[in-house]
Amino acid sequence: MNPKQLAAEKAVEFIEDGMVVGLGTGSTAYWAIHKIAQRIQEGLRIRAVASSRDSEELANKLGIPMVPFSEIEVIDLTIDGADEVDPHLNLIKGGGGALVREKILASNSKRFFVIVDESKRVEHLGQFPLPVEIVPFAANFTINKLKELGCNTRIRMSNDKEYITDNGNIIVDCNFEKIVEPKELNKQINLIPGVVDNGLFTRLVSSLIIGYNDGKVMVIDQP
Ligand SMILES: O=C(CO)[C@H](O)[C@H](O)COP(=O)(O)O
Repeated sequence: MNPKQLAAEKAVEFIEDGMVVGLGTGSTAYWAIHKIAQRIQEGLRIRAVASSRDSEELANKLGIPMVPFSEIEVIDLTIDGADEVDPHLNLIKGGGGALVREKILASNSKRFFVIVDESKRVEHLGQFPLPVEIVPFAANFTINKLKELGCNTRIRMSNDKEYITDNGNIIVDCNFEKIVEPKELNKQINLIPGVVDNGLFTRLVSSLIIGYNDGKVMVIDQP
């Protein structure tokens, strides 16, 4: 089994009958969604919400019962991947472009489980360019303000066009190389007019589940 699948399937073991489950986005979350569907076929009774149109589509295809956000107060457990994880369980997310919805789900979940393979663990965040979702209006002004924070910026493209998020916005990938104070940087970025949110997730993770190439899985709980 590949390490992403290992981590994903371990996380799904924590789902219990009656839960509202948040579905993440990406190639690791993909395995979690498949395993959840399998458990539903075996009798598990849950309802789910998704962090992207792609995950919602996959969940619908696999027969996972989806619930409108207006019908729930809180999410019991969200399972999602990450692009980088530091030793304090701070994350960079958004490689798949779903960071805004992912952060909304994570922030409104009783528990937030992050599933990764070992390649995602880093000493300091920032080698992976930080995705920042911004509104398209006067994007050059917003990008200039981002540059003032000390990063190189690149507008994310898809098939020679600007990548458009599920929320109708664009993504600027900001290369900081090394992020020393993720909590502070998260605040500074989100104070820039035009920024919707960024991919720094601080103090949100309940447990990190790591899949290894040798078949081992490790669960690290937030102390
Ligand atoms: O944040 C994300 C999507 O916006 C993903 O969780 C992140 O990019 C990790 O992806 P993968 O599981 O494919 O490695």
